[in-house]
Parts: sequence; C-alpha cells; structure tokens
Amino acid sequence: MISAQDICKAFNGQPVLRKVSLDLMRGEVVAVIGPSGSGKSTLLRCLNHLETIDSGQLLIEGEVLAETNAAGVCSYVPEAQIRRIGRKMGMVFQSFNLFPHLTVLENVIEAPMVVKGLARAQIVPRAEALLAKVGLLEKRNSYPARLSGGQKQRVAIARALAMEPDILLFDEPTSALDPELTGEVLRTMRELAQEKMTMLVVTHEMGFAREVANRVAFMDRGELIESGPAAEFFAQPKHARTQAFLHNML
Ligand SMILES: Nc1ncnc2c1ncn2[C@@H]1O[C@H](COP(=O)(O)OP(=O)(O)OP(=O)(O)O)[C@@H](O)[C@H]1O
Repeated sequence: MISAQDICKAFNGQPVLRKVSLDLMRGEVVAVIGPSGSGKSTLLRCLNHLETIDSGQLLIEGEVLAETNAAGVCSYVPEAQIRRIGRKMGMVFQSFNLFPHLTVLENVIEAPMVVKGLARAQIVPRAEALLAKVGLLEKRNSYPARLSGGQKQRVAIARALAMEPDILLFDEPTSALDPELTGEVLRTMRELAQEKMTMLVVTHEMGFAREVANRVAFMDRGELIESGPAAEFFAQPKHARTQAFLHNML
C-alpha cells in the first residue's frame, strides 16, 4: 500500500501540491481526477520518486521513503533503499516510453534482466505469458513503431508487470490515444483490477473512474479536495469545486 501524508511540492517557488494526503490500500484501484494543471501527475511522480517532495511523509508498503521532522526538514532514506522501494511500483506513462530500438519482447525483458539480473531464459516465458495476457504475443518480434498506440500501451503495461510490482501507477494511460483505441487499454486495466492488482490511476476517463475504481480522489489547484467510494463520489460529490468539475465533465 501507499500512504502519502501532507505532501507539499513547489516548482520554482510555485506550490503545485499543497498538503496532499492520499492512501492506497492493497488490492484497491484509486482514480485521481481533476482539471489540467491541478497536480495529479506531479503527485504520481512524487510517489514513484521521479520528483522529490519538499515536505510530508511517504510510506510504500509500510516502509518510509521520505519523512519530515518537527523542524520541517524533509529527508529521504538512503539511495539503495529508495531504489529497492521504487521497485515495488511499476509506472505506465501517457507516452508509453517504449525503447524504439528494441522489439516488443526485448522491451518487456529489458528491466528484469538489467535491474533484477535475471537470465534471458528465465524471464522470456514470463514475458511471453504477459504479452499473451495483454493480447500481443503475436507481436513479440515487432518494433514499437509498427504498433498502434493502444498496442504500445498494452506492451508498456506488460513491461511494468514483468518487474512484478506490488503497485501499478498509471499516468493518464489513454490520453495520447485516439478514442477508438482507449477501450482496449481500459479493458486490460479492468482485467488487472479484477485480479486485485493495486492501482493508482491518474485519468480523464470518467467512465473508467466510475466503473473500475474503488475510490476516486479529486484534485484542484494542488489540493486534494475530496475522495470517496466511486459510487458515492459520483452520486453525491460533497465539495462545490468537485460538483462544478463533474458538471463540466459528465
Ligand atoms: N518539472 C516541472 N517544472 C516546473 N513546473 C512543473 C513541472 N512539472 C509540472 N509543473 C507544473 O505543475 C503544475 C501541475 O502539473 P501536473 O502535470 O502535475 O498537473 P496535472 O493535473 O497532471 O495536469 P494534466 O491533467 O494537464 O496532465 C502545472 O502548473 C505544471 O506546469
């Protein structure tokens, strides 16, 4: 699980996250929604240590990643620990971030070989099983340039799963896709949710948030305004800012 408490983050003196607190329990799917520029991606990137926080506390699977003392000084655990904790999380980006010079299969086996030191023969069967799971086994020798956006994103999901993470973080996984290709990616994510994969999903897909997420969190201007069970959240948003946002989106 993830526990983020009172996370603050500024870029060039401009606050982007203002005391954001969010918990993600094991097996839970949480969707983070909100207007453009509200800090959703920054929050996700802070959880995955792609950005550092200025203050607050981050716990990943019960282990401290960063904490802030009474004097307000924030410190991270040592680098080796950061890397080990980081491996508990897999990340899927809006822009896929596949290696263009590697085939689909090579993309999936790269990190387990380089980061975990697994032998190729050890990881290939698992990589092939993951590609079969996302419906792309027949593309294993293709290069990313030959795939559609939806296929690329499904490879990116298989690649993240190949590291056997406890938690998957998705940063607007369908935003770069043509509308007709979002369905196949959302279907894969829905299957993962059914298998009780713990997932935090920054998304503009209200349908996904409503149907698949257990909980929805709404961010606006760097603040986490409210969060709650998906059905309740959509039926009875409590805060006026949430109501206005949903009114425009739905
Ligand atoms: N590396 C950075 N340097 C400076 N400013 C940044 C950086 N990353 C994000 N920001 C700023 O932080 C604010 C929040 O950005 P963020 O990408 O987290 O928002 P978001 O809610 O994910 O938006 P979107 O839905 O458009 O992706 C924005 O004003 C953005 O310009």
